[in-house]
Amino acid sequence: TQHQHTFQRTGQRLESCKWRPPSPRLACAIDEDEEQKPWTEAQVPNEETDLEPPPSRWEGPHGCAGQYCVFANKGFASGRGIVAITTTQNIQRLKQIEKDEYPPDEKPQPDSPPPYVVAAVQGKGLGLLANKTLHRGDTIMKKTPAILVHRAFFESVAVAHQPQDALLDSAVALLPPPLRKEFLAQMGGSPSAILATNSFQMDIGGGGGSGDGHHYGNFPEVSRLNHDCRANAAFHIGADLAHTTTAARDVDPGAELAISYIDPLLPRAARQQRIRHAWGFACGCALCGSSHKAADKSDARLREIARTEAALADFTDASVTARVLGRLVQLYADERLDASVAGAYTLVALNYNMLGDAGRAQRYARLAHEALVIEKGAAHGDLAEMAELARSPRAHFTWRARVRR
Ligand SMILES: C[S@@+](CC[C@H](N)C(=O)[O-])C[C@H]1O[C@@H](n2cnc3c(N)ncnc32)[C@H](O)[C@@H]1O
Repeated sequence: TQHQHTFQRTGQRLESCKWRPPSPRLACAIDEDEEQKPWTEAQVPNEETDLEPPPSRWEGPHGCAGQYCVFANKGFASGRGIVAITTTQNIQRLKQIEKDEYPPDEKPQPDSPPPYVVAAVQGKGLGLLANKTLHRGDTIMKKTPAILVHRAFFESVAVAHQPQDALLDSAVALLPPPLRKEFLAQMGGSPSAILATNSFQMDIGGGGGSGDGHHYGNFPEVSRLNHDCRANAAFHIGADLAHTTTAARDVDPGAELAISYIDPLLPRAARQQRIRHAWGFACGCALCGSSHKAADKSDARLREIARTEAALADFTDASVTARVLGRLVQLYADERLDASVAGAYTLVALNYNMLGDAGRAQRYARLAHEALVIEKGAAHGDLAEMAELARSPRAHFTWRARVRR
């Protein structure tokens, strides 16, 4: 892939491998030596045998800190591999997820060429640029995690730094070499800093609401996506652990692809404060860089969105009219919130139905359905409701609910 190039070119190699890890197995120099060797006759890849991935099998524990241990599965996701620092109970959950979500007779889809390239982006380091026209709903990438780290383990790093860092190093060392390189090429430096900058919170296998399923998931390819308060891509993590990024609006070739790291409905000052607090950078997106006047206008729209949505969620609020619903849709369009519109479309669809406008209820139920798939994935619980509303608005429990009052 594109961003392996940071490791493959001699001139760039040292730059991308600033971190000198304590574990000799992880040392950059070892991988670099391996890579510099030209193919000998015996090493020429054999398409027949090299395509066969190792079997998916969890191994470990390879070392523990308290109840959190390192486990590795070199064969996970057709040989991509995965490592986890977690409890044995969560390894059982991961095995169950694999059974439920990865049927052994299902052939993995061959990776299609990515619709992006990795390139330097002014003021943001590297980023992803579309290499072709993308349309709303197009998949940009779908990736399984390289590393899962139990949240309680990671959050206690500050308390006892060294054992945790050593365990993280040993976990990274157990990744298959290609994925390990992808992992170490991420922004950050050490594995713990890489995780802090580039992780997504995810819940594996439910955890019964106890928080025991809470993990940080790291997806090295996804980590190249920069933040934009008006993102053109949305993402979700499915029950199969995979992170999917989808185009939320049409994108021209050469345009940067970006997701929102934070709630884009927050006003500018709060968004910038969150970004600074959690990632330590000053947001350089177009909206944050816009004039005071433009930012004030945007904040006023966001306040109006919040007020309107509160009214729409209150079925006794008499201020809700068709005009108000039309205005809400316009506010989302003006704000370019294409990646965060599913909730609004759902509310608008339900409210048109409550006002007895079956046609518009159906139209927005379909739009809500489409947006839910983009933002939350094809298994989301609200999809059935929106499909039902689109099919037969008059049979839906919301039909004319505001008019009947
Ligand atoms: C998950 S990484 C994104 C990829 C990163 N640019 C790289 O070179 O690998 C997050 C980091 O990218 C940079 N970044 C992302 N979005 C940005 C933005 N809107 N403005 C400025 N810097 C940004 C920040 O340095 C941030 O800590």
